[in-house]
Amino acid sequence: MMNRPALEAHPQPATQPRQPPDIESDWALFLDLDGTLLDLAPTPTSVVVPDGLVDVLRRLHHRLHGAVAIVTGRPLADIDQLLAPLVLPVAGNHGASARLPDGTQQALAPVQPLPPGWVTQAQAACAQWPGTIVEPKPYSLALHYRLAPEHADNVFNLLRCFAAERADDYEILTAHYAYELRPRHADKGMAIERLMALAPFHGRVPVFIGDDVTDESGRAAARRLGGIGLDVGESFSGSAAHVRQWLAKAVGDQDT
Ligand SMILES: O=P(O)(O)OC[C@H]1O[C@H](O[C@H]2O[C@H](CO)[C@@H](O)[C@H](O)[C@H]2O)[C@H](O)[C@@H](O)[C@@H]1O
Repeated sequence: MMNRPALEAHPQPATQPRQPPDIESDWALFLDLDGTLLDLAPTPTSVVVPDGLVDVLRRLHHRLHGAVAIVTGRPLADIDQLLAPLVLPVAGNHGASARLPDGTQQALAPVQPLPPGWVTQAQAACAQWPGTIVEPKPYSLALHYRLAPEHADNVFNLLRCFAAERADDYEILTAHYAYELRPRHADKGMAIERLMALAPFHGRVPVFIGDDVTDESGRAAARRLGGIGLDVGESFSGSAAHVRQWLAKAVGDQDT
């Protein structure tokens, strides 16, 4: 049996404010989705967007003169579907691709379609491991075991086999009850740096909020650029509802 990383591993954040400061009008706000804006759900497709969240994000986007972006492991299409009718700048696929503030889409890292056969092989394997879920994405492949923790080693070892075939192109990411093959050289920190070079983000104070080990590069980039990297566990008691309340307060809506 190959070794896999510990479940639900969390890094220890570097020194930063532990209590979330009030949102300032000169901030550029970068928001993770799952576990930060949305409560974690049993499956990727069963997440619920709470009433009022889209309107709060729309008002924040207006208040910060457009400097609000979603920075997520999900594809751009998921974000547009979940936040419709709002269309925000997005860095998706763990920073591999983005929709920029002017609406254009571009790759931020070298990306290519998944190698033929990986998805069907994963589906065939996961069919033998009840409760596991295959989530194919444009440039990456996530295998979820939240409903079947006993199969964590199985899904990890399958991805290890795929990664070994293309070690120069893919790496394994540990997420919440999931492992994911992600294109190398893509991460949220790099995506935030790219967005911060563009209006309306440029010249603002970058603030990133995320809940997961996959968000550490985003927190580090925000700090490196003179801003703030907040961890949901540290600063919001691990509660996406608290993040939503904090955002709502900034636009004068206490009911979200
Ligand atoms: O970067 P994020 O916006 O936080 O996205 C990270 C991954 O989120 C999703 O998976 C996670 O959330 C699911 C729904 O709550 C949950 O069922 C699963 O266990 C979590 O791992 C999404 O499915 C992935 O594609 C994202 O990479």
